[in-house]
Amino acid sequence: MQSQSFKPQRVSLRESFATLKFVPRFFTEIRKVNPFLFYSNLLARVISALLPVSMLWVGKLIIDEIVLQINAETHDMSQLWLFILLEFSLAIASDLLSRLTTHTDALLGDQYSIESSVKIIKKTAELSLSQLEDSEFYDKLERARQQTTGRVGLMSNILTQGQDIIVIASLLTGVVVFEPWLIILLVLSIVPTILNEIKFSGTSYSLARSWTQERRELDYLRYVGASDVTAKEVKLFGLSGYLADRFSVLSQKYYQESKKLSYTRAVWGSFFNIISTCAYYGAYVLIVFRTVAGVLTIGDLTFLSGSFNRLRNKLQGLFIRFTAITERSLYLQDYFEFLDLRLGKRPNERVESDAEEKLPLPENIKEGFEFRNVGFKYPYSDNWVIRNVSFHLKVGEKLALVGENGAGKSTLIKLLLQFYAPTEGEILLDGVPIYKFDAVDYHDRFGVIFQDFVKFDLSLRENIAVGEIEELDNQDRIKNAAEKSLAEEVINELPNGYDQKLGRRFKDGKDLSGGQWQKIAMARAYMKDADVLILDEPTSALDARAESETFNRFISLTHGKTAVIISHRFSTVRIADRIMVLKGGRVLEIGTHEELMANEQLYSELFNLQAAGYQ
Ligand SMILES: Nc1ncnc2c1ncn2[C@@H]1O[C@H](COP(=O)(O)OP(=O)(O)OP(=O)(O)O)[C@@H](O)[C@H]1O
Repeated sequence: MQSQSFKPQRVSLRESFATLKFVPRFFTEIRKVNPFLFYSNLLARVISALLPVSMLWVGKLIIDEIVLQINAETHDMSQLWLFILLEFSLAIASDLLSRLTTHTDALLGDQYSIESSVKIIKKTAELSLSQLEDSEFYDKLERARQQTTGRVGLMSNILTQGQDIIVIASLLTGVVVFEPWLIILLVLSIVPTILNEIKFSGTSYSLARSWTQERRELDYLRYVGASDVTAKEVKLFGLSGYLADRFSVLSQKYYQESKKLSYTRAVWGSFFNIISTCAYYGAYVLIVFRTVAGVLTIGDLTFLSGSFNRLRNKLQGLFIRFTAITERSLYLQDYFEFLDLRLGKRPNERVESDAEEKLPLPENIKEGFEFRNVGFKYPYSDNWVIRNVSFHLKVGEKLALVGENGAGKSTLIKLLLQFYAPTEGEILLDGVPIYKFDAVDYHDRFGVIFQDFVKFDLSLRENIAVGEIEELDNQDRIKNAAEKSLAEEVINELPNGYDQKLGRRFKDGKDLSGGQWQKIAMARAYMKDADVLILDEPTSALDARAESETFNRFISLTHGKTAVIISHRFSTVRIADRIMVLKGGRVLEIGTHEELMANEQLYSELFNLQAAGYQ
């Protein structure tokens, strides 16, 4: 379990300011989302900002007028009614504007979260597999993804900050006109808040940030401990106690850190607030004395004490919000840094220049693929998973890959698909290194079924159409693919046919057996008119008869197409044109079934072993 200390590191004030550098870009994005809403929001806020001082001023006029009327011999109420009507109108305007701001904030926030979530999904697709497998990158993605609400909050925080600065400027003007010395007390009353904020600025964010790894583990434990996918094994192995303990030990550590921080913050906060309140009442007493002495009117007294109180609150709010803004801007930094990630070079990874001009793919592949002395180490690993691999995959050839678990078969496929670049050697397509082709165009030529293909909790139709999603509405094509892969049999048994929701995540979803899922996955390969088909153990869950039927069909239906098939079943493998046997990442043998049998090495040994098992 975790042994490191979880002490948060402090984020300095300079660092806090530095995070604000992303704010202009943030607002440019928000404005672009909906310029009309954005400018309406700004206008509403500017007008709202001028209302507090106006209302206090009209309040002062009302009181002075009342005092005047009390002392007058004949009462003329017309002026008073006018002031009251004005105050009433200002109050209504203030309410309407504040509702308009909240409303436009919410709309802008929603639109912006949609936009930023879409950006994150698109960006994730652009990144290399090695980046996604790297925990540091993954954390960035996690933070960028999780903080959508934080970014929306940040938007209103910054806008409110701007609004409050206008309110403060207008109130200050009023106070300075009457009693400039009040400013000294005002400063005294807010200094404690500033000190408090400086003391704690950034700490809570850095606690959350330094805990990213642990929070990920907590999320994972919560998922493993309470999910339908894991329920069987958790029950059977009696894991729930272990998982719950592990969860609570880790979360208790976080809770303790957080509690300590929150306690210290509360104690210091109360202390500073007492000082601040003393300064406020000092000012109040002074205003009262000046009024009793006849220097100020009663209206002035209400205006000044009201202004002073608001100023203090607004100024305190300004500093507290500043901390919140800088904290949340750090999240913004995570988001923009994620969006700005480039296809990066990781240790051991030879990333061929992505800036280089890409070549168009040949219309028809002529010679096929060639692995030339290819070697590969996974990023952050010193082990050669593939070494000295050289072979030619000819056009129209069906090549089977055979080898024990961990021999490097799937890795070879990942290299062929440009998911990783070889650490040494090169892979050529018709004599051109494959990295010279644009990855998207290149992938377009492949139809691939991975060993761990995704079982989408979507409709059956979509589950097949993902092989060529542009053809989602092409029922003939989907049906044709399902017939070829024998998935049609599965579909006929489902109550809703092609519209059947699969998986158990959603209402009315139906789960399929492993073999049924594999038939659906195979249909994806038939959806696309790909040049090269790759099947990584696509039939491991099928029964022997279904497997043999699937493969015979595959061979005849894809006549003339290049294919690589990984399988542990030799009855399947022998149908291939050639078989390549991998051992410890190296090519041990390559040839036809007959050649390899005559070779009397690993292939013939394993073949005979399996054949004996079936007897
Ligand atoms: N993403 C990864 N990062 C680091 N090492 C990896 C990664 N994926 C696979 N490996 C390692 O590479 C080696 C080859 O794995 P690979 O998946 O290519 O084997 P395989 O022949 O397809 O095995 P199987 O028959 O079990 O599917 C294994 O030792 C594995 O631990």
